[in-house]
Amino acid sequence: MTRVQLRTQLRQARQALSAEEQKSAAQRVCNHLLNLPQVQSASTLATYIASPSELSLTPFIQALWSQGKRVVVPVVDPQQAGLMWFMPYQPSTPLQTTSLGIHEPLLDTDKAVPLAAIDVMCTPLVGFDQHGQRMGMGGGYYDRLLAPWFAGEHSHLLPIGVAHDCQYVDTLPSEAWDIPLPLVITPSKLWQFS
Ligand SMILES: Nc1nc2c(c(=O)[nH]1)N(C=O)[C@@H](CNc1ccc(C(=O)N[C@@H](CCC(=O)O)C(=O)O)cc1)CN2
Ligand SMILES: Nc1ncnc2c1ncn2[C@@H]1O[C@H](COP(=O)(O)OP(=O)(O)OP(=O)(O)O)[C@@H](O)[C@H]1O
Repeated sequence: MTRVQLRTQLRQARQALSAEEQKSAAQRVCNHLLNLPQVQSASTLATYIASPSELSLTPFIQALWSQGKRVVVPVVDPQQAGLMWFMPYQPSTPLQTTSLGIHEPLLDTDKAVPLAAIDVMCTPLVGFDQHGQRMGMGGGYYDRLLAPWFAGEHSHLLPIGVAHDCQYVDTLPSEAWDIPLPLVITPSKLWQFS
């Protein structure tokens, strides 16, 4: 199966989940995340605003807000292809909807939060495998962003893949630029990769 076919198949598996399954998955992943020592000690956490079939981080984000932590979410740069920023996200933050149906805050690069200030980064994904390799929506945004981290910079940063159980496959076709994740959390399991 090609990368494109696999992406389509995994997205369909995710779309087949019922609203109830989505809700319980979001709650279980939220509980796993809140129990992680690295999350408990984090001050700034990058999350994402889920599209309808993605695993929702809403319960997690609300818990972080109530704990007074700083939450930031990705905003794609409309001018520079492949570049993504992280903007502060609060209950009052106005959102816009991109052409792909993703909700994001307005981009204001002066107020963007640098990678160096982010302690935990929850990444959306379409698929992940036994080695922690991830497949995203195909933009390469997280691969580009995490390349310096993989090379040893920002070693305080913990990237965490967040997914439904049905997004696991034994082996993903990997490309030279793919950055493997150290940890993936699904409703039923914490997957640790060394
Ligand atoms: N909820 C959520 N927010 C997110 C992501 C995500 O996966 N989920 N992203 C995760 O990265 C970033 C946005 N990802 C994007 C990925 C692809 C394209 C895009 O333009 N895709 C083209 C085709 C690309 C290709 O196939 O080569 C398109 O669909 O027309 C845009 C944004 C940031 N925010
Ligand atoms: N570090 C990088 N530098 C330059 N280009 C990159 C880098 N990483 C990925 N790309 C480009 O991004 C494109 C998409 O990559 P890929 O299909 O692996 O994205 P993805 O992991 O599914 O998406 P995302 O990371 O946004 O969730 C590829 O065509 C690749 O050339």
